Amino acid sequence: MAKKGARDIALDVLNRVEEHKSYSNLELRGVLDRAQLSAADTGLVTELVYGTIQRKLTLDHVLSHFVGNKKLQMWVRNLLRLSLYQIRFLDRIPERAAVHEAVEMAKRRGHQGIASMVNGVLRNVLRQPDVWERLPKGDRAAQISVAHSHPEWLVREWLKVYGEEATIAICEANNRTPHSSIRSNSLKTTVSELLDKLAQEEAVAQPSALSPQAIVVAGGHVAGSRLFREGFFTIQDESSMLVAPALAAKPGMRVLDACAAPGGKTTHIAELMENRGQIIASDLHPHKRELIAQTAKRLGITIIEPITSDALDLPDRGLGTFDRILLDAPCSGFGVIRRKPDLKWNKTPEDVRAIAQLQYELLKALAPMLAPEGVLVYSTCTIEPKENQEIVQRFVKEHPEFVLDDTLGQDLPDAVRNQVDESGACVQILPQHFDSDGFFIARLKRKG
Ligand SMILES: C[S@@+](CC[C@H](N)C(=O)[O-])C[C@H]1O[C@@H](n2cnc3c(N)ncnc32)[C@H](O)[C@@H]1O
Repeated sequence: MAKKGARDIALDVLNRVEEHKSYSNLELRGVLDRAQLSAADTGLVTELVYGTIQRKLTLDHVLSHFVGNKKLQMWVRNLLRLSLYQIRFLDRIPERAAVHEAVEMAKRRGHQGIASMVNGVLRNVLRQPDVWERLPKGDRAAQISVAHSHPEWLVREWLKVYGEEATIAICEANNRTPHSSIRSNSLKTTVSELLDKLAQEEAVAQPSALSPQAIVVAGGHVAGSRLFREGFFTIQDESSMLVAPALAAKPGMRVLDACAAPGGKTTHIAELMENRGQIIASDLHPHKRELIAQTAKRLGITIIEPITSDALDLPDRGLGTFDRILLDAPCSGFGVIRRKPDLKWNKTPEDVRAIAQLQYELLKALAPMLAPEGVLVYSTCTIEPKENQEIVQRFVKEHPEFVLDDTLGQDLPDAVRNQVDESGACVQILPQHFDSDGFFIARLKRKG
């Protein structure tokens, strides 16, 4: 059988995601591992899958002008979406090539009738380029939702909280391709040494404008590199790298990371503690324990003790008290839509309410485990106030032994300091601020 091309593979992934209601990153990883494509084709498949899912609502709106209410088979709709995505959003693919490929795929997977329909629809779109500017009737939320391909309920929420300009900026940032960044392992190297080493391996890398430990990498296969295997760095988003410094853990301290897997922040904390002290790294899922252990080993860290536990049960495990606690809570993930576009289509307002309830319960459960004068950092990768500011505000109201620590800015890089809110203890990074993940960090202190 002939080897499948990038577009065919991308269509397979889109179909599987829809059919199995699975996550595109997992489907993509599985398919790419098996397909053994060139680096260029791997990049193209990834871009086609994520891009088509990101822009689904815009693509469907344009399609609706040409197919109306006609019932299309799932794969045919996905083929049309994939092709429209290339036509509209991928400059490097000539429009005629996108149409030709689509027609050939329709013939291979279906029959001549479907191929003719696909050809007709795509050529009609090409003939009427102004169709992309036609917005739906309705209010601004409905229009922004379609123009920037985000669910209307989410756009309505953001309009209330952030206003129109910032909401559009959030949506636009979510639709951009994320860049990759790595965190230099301070136990083994420095940022400038690592930059030199990366240059020798022909990776295109530069220091981050956001975090002093971060390097932004544009080229080279860093995850498979010798430097990675030998523990010189961790792959992590720049916003995530702000959390461990915010905890201000010192060498020799006892630290609890209550939702630790896969270990990105736990290992960062250990590096900042110069691998001295103790970190209990707990997570709910047993299989993730090994993941944390392996990452720590690769980085040369010995102070992390991974355990499996529901964080709600940790107070009953006889672990004693801690100088620092990190609750990097499970969340809706609306700050990482760039990387996981399915999130915006799958999550509902009810999911947000349910996860906010869990987040509050987790924070409440961990509170007694913090030593007097201890510091607790609450963080999420979402931009939803119900999961962020509202949680910590309610928490300090109901726990008078805690205060918001108004010195958070001291432990954040210069670039982020002016984003700290008026309490001095919370920072909400939006994806457009630094073209990094949307992230929330709050620092609480237990009174003496
Ligand atoms: C945001 S992720 C943590 C990421 C991690 N801190 C890092 O930097 O690599 C949230 C984690 O919470 C875990 N989790 C979810 N519910 C939990 C619970 N009730 N108790 C403990 N862990 C939980 C999930 O398995 C997930 O690994």
